Amino acid sequence: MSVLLEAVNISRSFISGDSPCLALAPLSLVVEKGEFLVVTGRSGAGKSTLLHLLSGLDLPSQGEIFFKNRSLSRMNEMEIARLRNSSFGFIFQTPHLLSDRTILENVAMPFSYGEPVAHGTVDKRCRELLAYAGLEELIHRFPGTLSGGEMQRVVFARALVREPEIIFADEPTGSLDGGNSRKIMELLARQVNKGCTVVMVSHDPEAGSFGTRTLHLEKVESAEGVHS
Ligand SMILES: Nc1ncnc2c1ncn2[C@@H]1O[C@H](COP(=O)(O)OP(=O)(O)OP(=O)(O)O)[C@@H](O)[C@H]1O
Repeated sequence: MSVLLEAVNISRSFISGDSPCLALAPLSLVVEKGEFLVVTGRSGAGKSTLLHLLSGLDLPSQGEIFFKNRSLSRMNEMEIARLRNSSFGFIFQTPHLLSDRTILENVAMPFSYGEPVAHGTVDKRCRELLAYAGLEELIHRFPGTLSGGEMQRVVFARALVREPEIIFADEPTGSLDGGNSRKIMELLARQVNKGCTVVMVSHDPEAGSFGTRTLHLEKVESAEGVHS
């Protein structure tokens, strides 16, 4: 295995009112290629904060994050946007689909940015992924007509459409029932078997059982908060 992502002594503070709030206490972490890392911990422990830092959506107050040995904090905005679009896939608890676009168009959205790709290639890739997610019958429908489980499978397809090296998922099954939750987890696990890396925040022990490693965060009670 090779190191894909490395966080060196990162922490994140926010100013809340007059006082600083430590959302994530200092932490170092290595994610190997092909791992399925599950991040657990109580509400407020800093799980989403960590995911945002690792995926370049936010910058640490201290420390540094490297993706394939390149420091995220030394990249300019354009470089980081390009990296997020080409190498990272995102799945959040709330689907965030465009309501006036069809399912097929939503899945193709990541191709609107970055290097142009031929329309035929985009169309083929999106249809293949939607079929893979069991949604081939729904491609011309609009998001408002789909169930929560179907919408989350559309998000899964959109996250994979540019063949990311790593998928960041924040409570991807949080709003789903047992059956739909299992479908999403099986799709993610299949990607890991194909060599993709996943970092997932989850409260759900069943979802967590799909991981290959767990990182448990402890809620920060003081500036010296501890992670185990
Ligand atoms: N933008 C912000 N400004 C101030 N405080 C913040 C901000 N973002 C997060 N925090 C605080 O940092 C702490 C960690 O938040 P975070 O969302 O990472 O927790 P979490 O473990 O993901 O929680 P949950 O399981 O409830 O989603 C919380 O106390 C939160 O209130």
